[in-house]
Amino acid sequence: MESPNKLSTKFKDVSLEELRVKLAEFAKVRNWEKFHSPRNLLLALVGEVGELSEIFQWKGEVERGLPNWSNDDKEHLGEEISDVLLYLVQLADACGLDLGQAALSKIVKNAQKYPLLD
Ligand SMILES: Nc1ccn([C@H]2C[C@H](O)[C@@H](COP(=O)(O)OP(=O)(O)OP(=O)(O)O)O2)c(=O)n1
Repeated sequence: MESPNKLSTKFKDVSLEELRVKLAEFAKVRNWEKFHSPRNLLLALVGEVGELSEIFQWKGEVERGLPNWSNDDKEHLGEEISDVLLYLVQLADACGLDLGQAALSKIVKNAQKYPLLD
């Protein structure tokens, strides 16, 4: 099926559960679980959203697909966007929430709220 945004971007098929397990192990072996309270993870997440925002700050509007960005800039973007995802996964885990299920349920709810008009 054609991507709705006409770009050919594809995601590697990594599950949220795989990320959750890897991150839980990463924190466990470093004895960092005591720092990973929901509040601390939320603050860390917001900090990373700030770092992600900085990449776009002052650039003006940018084209979808970022055709004019250097590989270095795209690599930096990949790192910061990943930091946001990784803290989000850890936050959901620390809250005892199934993030994948919650996101799928929310997409269904969104479709009901915003039905197709023809
Ligand atoms: N207590 C911690 C510290 C880090 N990380 C992980 C999640 C993020 O993916 C990444 C964040 O690491 P840094 O705080 O070093 O942030 P940056 O990678 O953005 O580095 P910098 O802020 O120097 O650009 O490491 C984590 O899970 N728990």
